Amino acid sequence: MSERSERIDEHNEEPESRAPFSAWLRSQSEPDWTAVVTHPFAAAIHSGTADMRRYLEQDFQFVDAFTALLGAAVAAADTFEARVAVGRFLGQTVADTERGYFHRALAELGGELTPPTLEPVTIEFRALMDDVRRSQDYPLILAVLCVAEWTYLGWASRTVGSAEGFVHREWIDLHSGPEFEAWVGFLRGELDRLGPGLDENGRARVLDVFRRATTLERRFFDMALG
Ligand SMILES: Cc1ncc(CN)c(N)n1
Repeated sequence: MSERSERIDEHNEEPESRAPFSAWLRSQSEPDWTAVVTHPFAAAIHSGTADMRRYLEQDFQFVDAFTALLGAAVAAADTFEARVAVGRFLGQTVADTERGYFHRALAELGGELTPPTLEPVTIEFRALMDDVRRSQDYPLILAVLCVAEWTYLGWASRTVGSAEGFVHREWIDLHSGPEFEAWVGFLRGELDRLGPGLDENGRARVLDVFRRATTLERRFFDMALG
């Protein structure tokens, strides 16, 4: 082992040879990752006590940019099967089940589909997604998609609480269960497939986006907590 690679390993700055790329990205995004998955706002969703109105109003604006990013993934993916997987999730889940949920939940809560003001974290998250979308760089697009979905699988799969009202319950159900697990598995698998082929600069760029998205997820829940 060269002096340089020893130094990198010691500081854990480069993917360990056997760790899947996605696992390495997540480990390098601590402590924010764990802060998202164990966030008090997520716990409040589980217990059915979270005030969902402002959160969902802002999140609907997040989902708008996220949907555009899914479209970019369809365009930028390097295989037909990947385009199909992303396109299916976009059409069947986001454009159908999730859209319906937002309309029903915001009507129930007296919220707006188009809120008059966007919170700073919503603006920053949309800007990151728009930048990555315009890059048309598939690994960077995957980094944001993977953070958004994997962190949500993380908190939603925790068995804490027993929310009953549909606004809380369906939001948890949308982000847990076998289908959502398979979707997150696909996103992780794509990063794991492509990571080893990236050079050092390419991996650093993916890690930078992955970390920024994780920090924004944490701040988004902070915002929701008020
Ligand atoms: C902020 C945020 N991050 C992730 C998700 C899950 N798609 C979401 N709805 N909102």
